[in-house]
Amino acid sequence: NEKLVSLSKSSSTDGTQCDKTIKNDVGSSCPQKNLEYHFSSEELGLLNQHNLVVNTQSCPSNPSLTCLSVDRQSLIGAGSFGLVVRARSRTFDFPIAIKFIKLPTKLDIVSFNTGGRYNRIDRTSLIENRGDQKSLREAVALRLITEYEIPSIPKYIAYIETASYRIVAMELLNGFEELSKIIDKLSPKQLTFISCQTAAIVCNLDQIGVSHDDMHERNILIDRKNNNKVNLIDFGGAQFINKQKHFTSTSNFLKQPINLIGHLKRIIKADLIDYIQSQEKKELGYFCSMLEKITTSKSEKEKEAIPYYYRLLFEKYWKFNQTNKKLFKCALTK
Ligand SMILES: Nc1ncnc2c1ncn2[C@@H]1O[C@H](COP(=O)(O)OP(=O)(O)OP(=O)(O)O)[C@@H](O)[C@H]1O
Repeated sequence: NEKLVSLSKSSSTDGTQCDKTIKNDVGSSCPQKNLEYHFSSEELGLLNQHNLVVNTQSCPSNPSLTCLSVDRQSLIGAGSFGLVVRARSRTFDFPIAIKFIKLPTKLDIVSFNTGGRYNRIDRTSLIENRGDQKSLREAVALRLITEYEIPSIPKYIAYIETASYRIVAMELLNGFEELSKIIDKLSPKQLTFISCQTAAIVCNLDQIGVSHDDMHERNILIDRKNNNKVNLIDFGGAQFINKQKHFTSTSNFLKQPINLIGHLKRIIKADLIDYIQSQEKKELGYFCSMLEKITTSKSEKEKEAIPYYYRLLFEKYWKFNQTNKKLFKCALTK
């Protein structure tokens, strides 16, 4: 059911683009065609070389060709840039998710006037080109995160470029639900724990200079059967921070997951979250540095150097500790 919702959501976006396409366009942006992910023998060979196995079927528009299966079993989600399907690996013993991003067809997109200038640029192709950058960004971020063994993010498996696709293979998060779909069913205590875990992941990423930059409830996945464990997905907008340089991004996570923060403001009394948000606006990364300070403080005296609101947050609501690998972790309070 969930899958169908995602699917219809993506088709409706595509439908809008389809209506807007101009006559000469090959029609690659129409819904049915867009859901058809055809594989050449070269592409099948590349997947095979990476020991990746996906379900295939004959293409609806031409049964002699091989297409990606997008049936209920295979399809996990459809984002604005492509499809995410279930897969398996012959080298990893855990299930795999593969994100396929379709590239624009090179010809028939841009036409020229007599002066040789661009006369018309297809809007869809521009959108899809951004998808191209997104997948490389995601692959780089996931690979870095996996190498540094940062938990609660899908493990990187492979990145493949073909003539028609950008393909990112990663660990499949089985049994997780998007926070956006369950947020209204959660108790204040559960929401506090979920936001605490989200903060820990953000600060773990901060330590290796990665900023997610697109944090919203659809990218925060929750395992309800496993103590509401949080995982973060979709690193297509990731930024790589050079801490020496002035960094002007919207990475302030306290600003980003709007609903989650909104809920938190109702749970956590007074203007605590407002204060922390305004501090973060003045000095990006201040929250994570205070988190570092509280978890490494050895004495009461050291803790006194931490501003009152942060101490209150860390002592009353978000209780952190550090693992032996110096990663932040939320304590599950009774
Ligand atoms: N590793 C994963 N394990 C399980 N489900 C996943 C995984 N990656 C993505 N998904 C599912 O697929 C959906 C689309 O993935 P994602 O958000 O990464 O794609 P996108 O094309 O970048 O989407 P967006 O429109 O949000 O930019 C997600 O909402 C999620 O439900």
